Amino acid sequence: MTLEFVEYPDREMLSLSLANRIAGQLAQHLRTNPTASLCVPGGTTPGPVFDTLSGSDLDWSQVSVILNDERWVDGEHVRSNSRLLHRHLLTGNAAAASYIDLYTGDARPEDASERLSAAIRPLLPLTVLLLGMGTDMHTASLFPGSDETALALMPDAPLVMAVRSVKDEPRITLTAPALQKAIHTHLMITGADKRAALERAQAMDPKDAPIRAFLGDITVHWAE
Ligand SMILES: O=C1O[C@H](COP(=O)(O)O)[C@@H](O)[C@H](O)[C@H]1O
Repeated sequence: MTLEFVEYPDREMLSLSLANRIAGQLAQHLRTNPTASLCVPGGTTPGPVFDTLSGSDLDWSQVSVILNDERWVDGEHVRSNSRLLHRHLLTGNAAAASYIDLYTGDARPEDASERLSAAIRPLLPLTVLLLGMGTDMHTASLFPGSDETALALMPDAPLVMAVRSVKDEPRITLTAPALQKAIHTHLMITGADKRAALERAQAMDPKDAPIRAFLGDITVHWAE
């Protein structure tokens, strides 16, 4: 188990380098496999990585893209992670990728989780997993201290679970069994607060610091 920490001089360098690394790993995988899968975070941080990645010259028609997690809102809603993806990743060359939308339009995320688990199973192990993290050490929609997170981190958890223990809208998230066995795992964080949070997380229980569950073989990309 190796945690590689890469520090960049600025966020632009981080975004360019990480996008190139992800594109290289997908392309290398496609040399010996017919398909590849890419699982990415939403939130405020990864947009610039997506902008570069979307222009990468690889056979996107063989790549399935999926989010780590989604807020249970329509795809045009300002809080939708899909909205970010459609604007920054699933455009240019990457528009040819297959996109598995975690927001199904069902009234409740619970109504969709079994169907989504079945749709995700053929994509495993994920070829490339990019994670984000909040300053509270949550990743995907696995939030510290909740019973839902404890369940989602169990080895026999369903691949996808509804999340209710958040103050805004309900969510849906991939769980540990879906996220933990990726071939390549990256974490992108920016700012001193998140770096300090990641350092704290390394000595904590994953239930209280969910990112800790994914700090096995991982490359952490950080810039101020
Ligand atoms: O709510 C979410 O937060 C995390 C971190 O987001 P950021 O805005 O601090 O970059 C993100 O990884 C996750 O996908 C998202 O739904």
